[in-house]
Amino acid sequence: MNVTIENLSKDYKGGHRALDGIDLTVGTGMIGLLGANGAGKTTLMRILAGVLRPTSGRITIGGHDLATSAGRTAVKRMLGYLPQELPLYTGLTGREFLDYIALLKGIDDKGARRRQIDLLLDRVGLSDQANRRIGGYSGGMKRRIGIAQTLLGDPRLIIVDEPTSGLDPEERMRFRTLLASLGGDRTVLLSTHILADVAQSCPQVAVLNTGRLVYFGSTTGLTDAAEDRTYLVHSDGPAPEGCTVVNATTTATGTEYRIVGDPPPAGARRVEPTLEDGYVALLQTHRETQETHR
Ligand SMILES: Nc1ncnc2c1ncn2[C@@H]1O[C@H](COP(=O)(O)OP(=O)(O)OP(=O)(O)O)[C@@H](O)[C@H]1O
Repeated sequence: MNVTIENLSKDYKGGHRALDGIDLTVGTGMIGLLGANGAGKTTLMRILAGVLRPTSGRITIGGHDLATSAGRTAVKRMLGYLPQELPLYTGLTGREFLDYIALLKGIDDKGARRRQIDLLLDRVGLSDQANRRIGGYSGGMKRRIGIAQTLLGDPRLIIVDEPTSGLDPEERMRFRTLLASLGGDRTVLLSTHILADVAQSCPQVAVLNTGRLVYFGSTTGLTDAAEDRTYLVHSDGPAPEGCTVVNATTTATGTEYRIVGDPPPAGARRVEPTLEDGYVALLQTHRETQETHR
């Protein structure tokens, strides 16, 4: 499923520009969407899901133009969207909730609904909880029933907005594995702040910075942006100047800083970069470029 975005911009009321001239084409597979708070990820996802209109630009999904009502209807049929805050009917059981959403999605045949719901409950590991009210589910179970409703109707394009925030590590891993198993011939767009989720399940990644697309390509390519620029340095005082601190660990004799920068400070030891290092290095470069253009 090809998603093509051309020169897309979004201005909210009051004139705030949340997206600024995005050009992006993605194909099948899992694509991570990264960016700081307020970078425009949710805005982009809501526009792709058809719940928000862009100010300008053109989007086609599987050849259907989102600017036309026929295009929006066609896209709705092939789309599964899990927003950041999915309204759940806590008084319904998991099964009743899925049945209700399946009806809304136009799956009219009762037997077909039941078969799909059984399969999905099994896939998200909630078969034995299906007849419990959602109000009694844990946070992780609520996310899983959320992804199950997203998958009703076997969508070709799946958009999930920060699905793992607030989940414990085991539940996060389970959710990530579930999402990764959806890839294949579908397009899965995953917005998250958790870089490890992207590193482990998304071969491609897009990065937004203040409404602009600053990277789209392989996830390993973004990691490599910090190659030969990532160091560990020990100090009993503040971090060395002129570099970006990715994290700091307290030791018995001071602090060990993980830094990205050039040239390395005295005594620094070069290490292999992670996606987090590449991401930090990329944003640092863009912020510096923005500063010099001010
Ligand atoms: N309804 C709105 N009205 C006005 N401004 C908005 C609205 N929704 C979002 N914005 C602004 O648009 C920008 C992009 O917001 P958006 O929620 O898309 O970012 P995000 O990358 O998803 O952030 P986060 O990671 O915090 O969820 C922000 O500056 C935000 O304050």
